[in-house]
Amino acid sequence: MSSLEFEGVSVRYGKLTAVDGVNLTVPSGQVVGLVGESGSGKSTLAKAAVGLAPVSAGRVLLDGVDVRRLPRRRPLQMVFQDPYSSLDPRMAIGESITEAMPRGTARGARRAEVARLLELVHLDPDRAGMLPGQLSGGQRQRVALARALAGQPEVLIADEITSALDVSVQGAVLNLVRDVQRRLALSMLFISHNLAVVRYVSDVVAVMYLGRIVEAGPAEQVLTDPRHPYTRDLLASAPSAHRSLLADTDDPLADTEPADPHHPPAGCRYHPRCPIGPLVHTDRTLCTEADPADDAAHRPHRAACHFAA
Ligand SMILES: Nc1ncnc2c1ncn2[C@@H]1O[C@H](COP(=O)(O)OP(=O)(O)OP(=O)(O)O)[C@@H](O)[C@H]1O
Repeated sequence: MSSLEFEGVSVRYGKLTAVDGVNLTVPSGQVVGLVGESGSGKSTLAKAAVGLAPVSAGRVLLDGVDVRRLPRRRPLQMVFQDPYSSLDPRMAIGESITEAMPRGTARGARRAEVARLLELVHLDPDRAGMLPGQLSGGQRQRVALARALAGQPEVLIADEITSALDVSVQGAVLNLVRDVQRRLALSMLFISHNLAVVRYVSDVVAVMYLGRIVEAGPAEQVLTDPRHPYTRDLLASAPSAHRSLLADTDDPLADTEPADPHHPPAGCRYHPRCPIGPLVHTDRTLCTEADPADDAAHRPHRAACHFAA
């Protein structure tokens, strides 16, 4: 078991700051769910951990060790939305899994290890010779998970792993990932825009907006008693059985201009869309001019808002 820590991590793509000074810890053996609208920087933060996005400031630490010092970053494994991004379509799935095993895995042990991993993700080991294209989407995602597990990870990063799948198999893949995480006591960063899915798997929930973590804390607290107005709007915008499909005026995020990451507003980044500033004080200069810091005193449930509930 290992903890993963983002310490003031920023990622810049030219003039765009996709991730801006993020502090976030994935405690050992726990699941941290990362939510936020499209473009908020969730995938980029995850990629920064595995070396697929350039870290321009800060550090990512695995048990206190800078991940840049780890050979191949094997203890950190990522599963993506589209399994094809980690599976070579021309390579038998057994070979793909073998390729991800730590160097030095004895030749004779590899076949048995492939069978063990396929069984772990509930696939018949007899399928090891098949190509990804011969499998269903859900089965391919299981293979991608087996390949990630072949690296014997301590931390698993799951980026929208069920969103491209048929609704009928999403639940099974989700249950499998949760089961494997518990059984192997993995630490997991779980990214999803689906709040119901995040609630189901997470111990901790972190909310991202325009490259920043605006709120983080124990999952139940964040999802039932949010402190940041953005989290409240995100929860109110989530599809729910209670909201009529016709009453889309109840969706606070749909009624405001989406944020433009190329031109983040001054002060609090959420102020142009925020409903609470005008309510709690007539003079909004605090929100329009001052960038709110995390209220560290409120840990473990922190929020970056001048008027956090
Ligand atoms: N390789 C890249 N080069 C340039 N800009 C990028 C790159 N990757 C991401 N971005 C930009 O960084 C910002 C954050 O993107 P990111 O994919 O991390 O967001 P996200 O929250 O994961 O959204 P989604 O759910 O849509 O994937 C976006 O404005 C995106 O256009």
